[in-house]
Amino acid sequence: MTNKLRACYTDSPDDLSINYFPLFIRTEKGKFLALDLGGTNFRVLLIELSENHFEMKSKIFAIPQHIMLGSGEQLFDHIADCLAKFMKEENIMKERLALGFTFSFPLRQLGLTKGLLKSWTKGFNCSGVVGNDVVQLLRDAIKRRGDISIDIFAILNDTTGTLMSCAWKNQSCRIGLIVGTGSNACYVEKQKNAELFDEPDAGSGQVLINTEWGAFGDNGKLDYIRTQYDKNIDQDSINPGKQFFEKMISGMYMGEIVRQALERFTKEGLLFGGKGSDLLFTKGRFYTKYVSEIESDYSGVYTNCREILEELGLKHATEQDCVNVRFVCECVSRRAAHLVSAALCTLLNKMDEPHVTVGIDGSVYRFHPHFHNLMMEKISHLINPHLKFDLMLSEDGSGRGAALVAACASAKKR
Ligand SMILES: Nc1ncnc2c1ncn2[C@@H]1O[C@H](COP(=O)(O)OP(=O)(O)OP(=O)(O)O)[C@@H](O)[C@H]1O
Repeated sequence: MTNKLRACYTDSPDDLSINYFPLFIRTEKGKFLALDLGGTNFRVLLIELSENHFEMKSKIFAIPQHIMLGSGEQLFDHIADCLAKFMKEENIMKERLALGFTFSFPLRQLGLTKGLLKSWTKGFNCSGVVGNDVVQLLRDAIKRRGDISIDIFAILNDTTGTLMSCAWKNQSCRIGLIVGTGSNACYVEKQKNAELFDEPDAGSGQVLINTEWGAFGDNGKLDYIRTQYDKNIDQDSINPGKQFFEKMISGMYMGEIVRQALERFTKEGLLFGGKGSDLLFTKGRFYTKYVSEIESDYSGVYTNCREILEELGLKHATEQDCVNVRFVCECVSRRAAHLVSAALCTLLNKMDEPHVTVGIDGSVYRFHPHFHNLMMEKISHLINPHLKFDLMLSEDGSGRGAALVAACASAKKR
């Protein structure tokens, strides 16, 4: 595959420090490593590329809460430790491999292997990282160990990883979207439209823009649709005043929005005969996966719903309570799907390409039973009638995209 893209990172139209890197995606061969640090999962991947074919092994490691809120050094030591464990298990400790790093937090990208963290989001708040180059912090941690040698060839955001991963299979993929712990999207833009991008054209006439749309609304533009629940979520978060759009959509917050509504309706006597439970009134205790499970019940059947309510100490829930709980879940997930669709349509209409595939990753899109259909329906209403689109689940996640970019970058260096 020979598809040339230049990637351009900007987080606001008035940020003049736009940076880019050239990518040459083609069939490379050999073993490549990737790290994928999202908001919930941390994965280490080994990908073996051969002609038009790849094999992938991966392992998920936990990031304990005390590390998510500890020092940067602890976080990067933990990442290097997981990498070393994985390499030992795969018997590749002695090999010097190229690595791509998917790091899904807002970065000020200064090149393919240099990115300064702008701010933590999604529950992370490690000290001493904001303003620093996360690639260097990872290199330092690997050096401190001294038992593995890795060449970090690329750092990218999960939207870019998803786009690359999907584009490898489907050449019409032009948007990478995440609806997981957080939400964000990147898209391929004509270089002539990226007015702040003044580098010479590398041949494709295209740039990749990371929208960082999770922060949409931080300037007050979404205030007219933010509810009291959204405001409470924001106040209780580790980053108040930031990531308003993301907080209305993504998996880190959706369950808690539902829980707050249920708590309010219970206290107003409208649910459960006015009798709640300690768990229902505990912040964060209504998981986003419950929303998927409750909406997975067939219409008129409340098996999952009852099980979850019992788990929450609400055995006394009536049939009508189940109907109402499901309705609240539907309102919150439908709002999320519609907001994502509206943002996607803005991109699709702006791109004005006859047919665009959107590569999507993230557990909310992957597991919610109706999210895909809700999006298809809403986008079909909002998209300019002459344009066509499809939504493609990224089967292998954004990590594979990072490994592909590392493969291309290392080949280019050779
Ligand atoms: N079955 C489910 N249905 C809906 N949401 C879910 C489900 N299971 C987990 N989630 C939510 O998905 C989020 C995790 O998303 P994901 O697995 O995509 O992680 P991630 O890659 O770390 O996140 P991100 O891509 O935003 O960096 C969590 O907030 C969790 O609440």
